Order: sequence, then C-alpha cells, then structure tokens
Amino acid sequence: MVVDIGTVTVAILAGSVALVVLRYIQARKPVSNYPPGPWGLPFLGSLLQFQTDHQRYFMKLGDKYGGVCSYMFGGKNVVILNGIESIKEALVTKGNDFADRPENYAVTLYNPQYLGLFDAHFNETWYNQRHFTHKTLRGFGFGKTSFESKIVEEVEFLIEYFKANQNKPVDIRNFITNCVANIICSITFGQRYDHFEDPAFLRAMNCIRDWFTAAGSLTLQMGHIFPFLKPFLGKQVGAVHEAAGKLESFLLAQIAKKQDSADATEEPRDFIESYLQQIKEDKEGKFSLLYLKQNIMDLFAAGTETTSTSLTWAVLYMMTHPDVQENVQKELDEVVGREKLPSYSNRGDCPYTEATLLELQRIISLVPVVPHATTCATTLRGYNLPANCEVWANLWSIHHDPKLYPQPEKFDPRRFLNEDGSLKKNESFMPFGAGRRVCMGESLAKMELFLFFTGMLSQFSFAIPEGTPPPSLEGDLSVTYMPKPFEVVIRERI
Ligand code: HEM
Repeated sequence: MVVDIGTVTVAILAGSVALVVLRYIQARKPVSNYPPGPWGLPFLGSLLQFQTDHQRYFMKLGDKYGGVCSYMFGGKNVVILNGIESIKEALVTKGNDFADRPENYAVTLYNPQYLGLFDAHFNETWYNQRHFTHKTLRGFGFGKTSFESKIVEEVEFLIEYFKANQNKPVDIRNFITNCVANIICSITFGQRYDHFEDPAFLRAMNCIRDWFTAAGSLTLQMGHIFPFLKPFLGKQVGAVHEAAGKLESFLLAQIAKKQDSADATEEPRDFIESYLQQIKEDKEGKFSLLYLKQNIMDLFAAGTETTSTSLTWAVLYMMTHPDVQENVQKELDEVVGREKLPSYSNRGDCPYTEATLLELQRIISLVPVVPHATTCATTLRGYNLPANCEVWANLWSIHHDPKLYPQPEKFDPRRFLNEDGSLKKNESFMPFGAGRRVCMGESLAKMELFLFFTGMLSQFSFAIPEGTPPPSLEGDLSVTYMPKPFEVVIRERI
C-alpha cells in the first residue's frame, strides 16, 4: 500500500486540532450546568478580551452573564462572582465549600509550601496557625482598646513628620507605611524602630509594596497560565525573590534574636516569644519555626500595606475633596477640639467622619478581587462547580453596584448617613471579605484607620501643590488597589 505523506500530515494536523478543541471544550465546561461565560480560543481562552483593571472588566462580565460566571485564562478556568447575592451565598452561606485558596505561580516563589495565614489551603494546619495567632495577638491587645496607646504613639510620630515637612510638596507613602509597620513590630517583636535611623527596618518595610506589585503583576499571572513562559520571566521572578527575601531576612533576624535571649521562666512579652514557647510545649509537631516565619510574613504583608495604602488614599481624597475635608475637621473640632488627639471612643460621636472612612473604603475597595477555591463539588445560585475550582470574589462589584450605591464613582460620605445625620447601617459592604477567610486584622485595621485619619485631619489640612493638576484618582491593581505616586502639601491648622 502506498502511503501519501500529504494525506498523513493532514490527518495528523486535523487530529491534533480536534484534540486541542476537545480538551478546550472539556476545560471550558468541566461539569454539567457550569456557569456561563465568554467563549474564547483554544489555548488562549478569552485572554484577548482581557483588560488590566480586571475588577471593572469582571463587572461587565457580570452584567452580561450574571452574578456567577466563568472565564478562561488560557487553559485555566476561573469562576467569577459579582454582586452581593452570589458573593454572600459563597463566602457566608456556603462558607466551608468556598474556603480554600487557589495555587498560584507567584505564591510558589515566596511560599512554595503554602504555609501561613493567607495563602494556606483550608485545612487543619491553617486552622491551628490562624487560631493560635489570633488568640495570642488578642492576648496582647490586638484590636482592643487597651492597644490604642500603641497606635496613638505612631500617630504622634506621623504628626511630627508632617510638621517637619509642611508647606512643600512631599510624597508621604513610605512614612505612613513605616508608622503602620511599627504597630505590627510592637505586637510581634515588642519593639518599634526609628524610621530614620534603622536601615534594615527601612529596607524591609519599603519592600512590602514592591513585593505586592511584583507578585500581583500580570506578567507572573501569565507564567501561571502558560508554564512554558516561566524561563522568560527571570526579571519578575527576581523582583519577587528580592522583595520578599529582604522582608524574610529582617524577620528571621528578629526570630534569631529572640531565640538567643529566650528565658524559659519569663512570661512571653510578644508574639514571637509566645510562639517559641508554643513550639517547646507542642508534642505533635503542629508548630515550627517555618510556620512562625510565614505567619509573621503574612502579618506584615497583610497588616501593613493594606492599612497604609488606605491611609494614603485617604490623604489623596481629602486633598481632592476639600469640602469633605472641611466637614470632617469641623466635626472633630466640635467633638474633640484641637488640643488633644481624638480617641477611639469618640467615633460614636463623629458620624460624618465615620461615614467618610466607610465611603473611602467603598470607593477604593482596597482588595478588589479575593481569590478563593472550592473545597468540594458544590452548587452556587443553581450552577454546578467542581471541587478545586478557582473562584474570584469581586468585592469591587458590590461597592460599585449602582443599584446599591447610585453614581458609584462619586465620593460622597453622605450615602452612609441617615437623614438625621446618624450613621446608616449597610449590609452590602465588605471591604474585609466575609466568612471563614474573613480578614484576621479587621478590628485592628478599623482602629488604625480611625485613629490615624482623625489624628491627621485634626492637626493638618492637605492640598494639591500649587500649579499642578489634581492627582489621578485611578489606581493601579496588584494584590491591592494602589494610588499612583503623588505629592501633597501639608499645612498645620492654626
Ligand atoms: C484596611 C485594612 C485591611 C483590609 C481592607 C483588609 C482586607 C482583607 C481581605 C479582603 C482579606 C481576604 C478575605 C477573604 O478571602 O475573603 C483579608 C485577609 C487577611 N487579612 Fe486583612 N485587611 C486589612 C488589614 C489587615 C490587618 C491590619 C491584618 C493583620 C495585622 C490583616 C490580616 C489578614 C490576614 C492574616 C488575612 C488572611 C485570612 C485567611 O486567609 O484566613 N489584614 N484582608
């Protein structure tokens, strides 16, 4: 029999194409009654339609396909949740089914075993670490009024810095980050650092933002979707290693110092000392130095960048909305006066100020999209989802839903106030997520936001530098939604 090479080649090609298309169809619809979503090309999925501010793009998908829809990132299938109903059903009503975290190439670069608090899978190890960390931090006053003085101490340092740098354009981001980081330092190492004097501290703290930016970059996501690209991502991989490595070395040095000076007879004075004691008492191998290091890494990453970026946004919104700034200052003057700094107990008497902070958190939606994964095969709003399904909850879509918040792009604190000026309760608000993986630092973050924000505004006003256009209110999305670099003129109120 004579075999025609041309026919064989065509047959092989046709077979390969059919296989690729079949695999694509299988990946596109892994189970029956799977959530709908845009069709795309085999191999590329719907990537050609992708837009970099994904939170807005995902909202558009929600408008077209509903609150539960699917999306193909190359060959990777993701379910996207938009709107309060689907996100609440997943994170709260069916909390256990949606409590896992997905695996990601960027995470393997700094946390290959998925340890710690944020990236960890939903299992007993995560539960033990989260439970012990939360209980111990609460014991040291984390999120309680007894911790207020530690925060106020840092507010006072920030005020000193503002006084020394007023009446000229300045970039305040690093200084805010350092003040906020010192709060986590107090609770984990029992020590604060001088912002100007300690180069190791400065290096470690200022790299947190670089770490978030590099780890959240679209380029590294591409490495996750198309593994063959990994050898070409040396620059981005190096940036993650460098930034995370600096923070890691700083934290390991703190742990080593504590190990050297550990005195078994003394009561632990901070989180590291408590954890080291727990390792000694633990007979089942549940606690180790490796877990300790990752837990502290997570506390610094999740607890520093988030609060400091929110406060940086707060300054940006105040300088661009002088009417709101004035209203807040007027309320603080009436309730507290300018002679002393506001305390957390004042917040009940400052509804406009509270409403401004809520509106800020709504409009920036600091962590716009939170990654979750299913722990088992489950259903959501009538659709079937397989186990280990990557699910992204678009919190931004709640906070920018025009039905819940008319004219969502408008910054208007009054939407959080009743007609009589009292604070309005709002069930459709979740900047800290919800359910089993809800932010562990929510109570601390709320206290920090109130004390820093009111401390800054009771003493200073913020303005756009003369002769320059208003800074952009559009941010850049990495893990968090960050403002673009900007300068502000700080003026002491007299
Ligand atoms: C304005 C400040 C903050 C915001 C907006 C914020 C927001 C969030 C969000 C949206 C999540 C994910 C929730 C989910 O997956 O459903 C999260 C998780 C987390 N946050 Fe925060 N956070 C803030 C401050 C803090 C602080 C101060 C700490 C600790 C000191 C902290 C520690 C954590 C931890 C450990 C997790 C992981 C929880 C887990 O997966 O079990 N956060 N945060």
